[in-house]
Amino acid sequence: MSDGYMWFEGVPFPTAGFTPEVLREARESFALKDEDVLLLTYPKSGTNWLIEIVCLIYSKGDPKWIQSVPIWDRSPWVETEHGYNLLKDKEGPRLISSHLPIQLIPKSLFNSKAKVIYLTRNPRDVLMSGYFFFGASTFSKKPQSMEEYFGWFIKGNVPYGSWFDHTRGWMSMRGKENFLILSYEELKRDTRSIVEMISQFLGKKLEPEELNSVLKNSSFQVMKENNMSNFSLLRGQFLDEKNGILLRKGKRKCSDFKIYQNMWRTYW
Ligand SMILES: Nc1ncnc2c1ncn2[C@@H]1O[C@H](COP(=O)(O)O)[C@@H](OP(=O)(O)O)[C@H]1O
Ligand SMILES: CCc1ccc(OS(=O)(=O)O)cc1
Repeated sequence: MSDGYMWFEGVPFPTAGFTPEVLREARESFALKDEDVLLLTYPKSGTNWLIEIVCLIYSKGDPKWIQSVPIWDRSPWVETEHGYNLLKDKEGPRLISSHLPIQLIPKSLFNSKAKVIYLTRNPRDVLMSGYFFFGASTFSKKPQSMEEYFGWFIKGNVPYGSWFDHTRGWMSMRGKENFLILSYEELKRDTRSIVEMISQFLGKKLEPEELNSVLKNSSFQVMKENNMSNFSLLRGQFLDEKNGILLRKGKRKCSDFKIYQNMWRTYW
């Protein structure tokens, strides 16, 4: 009997939008080019913030692109049916997103000079963000409570598997010339410096006014209002009309601490 996931090589994926055939073909046959940029994260680590920043760096701060094309088409997901089909015939340098753990990523990555940014986030906030997001989605298993979701998270029975394995796997690439490893927390603390670091890593020098525009247009408030980036286009079909929110709050809420307290009480 199905447990609400499509399992591929020991990793759980949602049952819609993912197939073993695409996952296998992506790993075995997808050819990364040296000029591609790969944005890697475990789900709920600030993926879409990073994508927005990189898109704005590529457009030199001009918001036209981010205001007119859905975020999943600007930097498609190599592991989804939709993303894979968009990417495989695309010419020129590509922005590519992925939540895949290292063992499932296209093998061609390891022989290419494609630039890779891996964004990490502390597991406590990833857990909380995932609890609300997947709880409001139609494509993933819905937890009945935070305690239940915590149990799944610790075992890796959540979309894309274990945070611990994912992070350990990708952190092993630390120090490679074409890898930039960042955290959500440092991006939040010193956004300007980290955005400058990203643009330097990508070889895209920004003039001061261009940098200001990247910062403004990727800010929490502006992204929250951008229908091409805030997942409002997914409401109804993939996300709850009311609770299906990508940009939940951008900082911890007092009520989150209550949930943590109850969770710790249950487990310890
Ligand atoms: N521009 C931005 N600035 C700060 N945080 C952002 C952001 N855009 C998205 N986020 C946060 O990134 C998390 C979603 O990550 P992902 O894109 O990987 O799904 C959400 O965290 P919270 O749920 O803790 O609010 C969301 O609020
Ligand atoms: C399970 C598939 C899926 C879909 C959307 C997600 O959100 S995000 O990319 O992390 O913002 C995560 C996983």
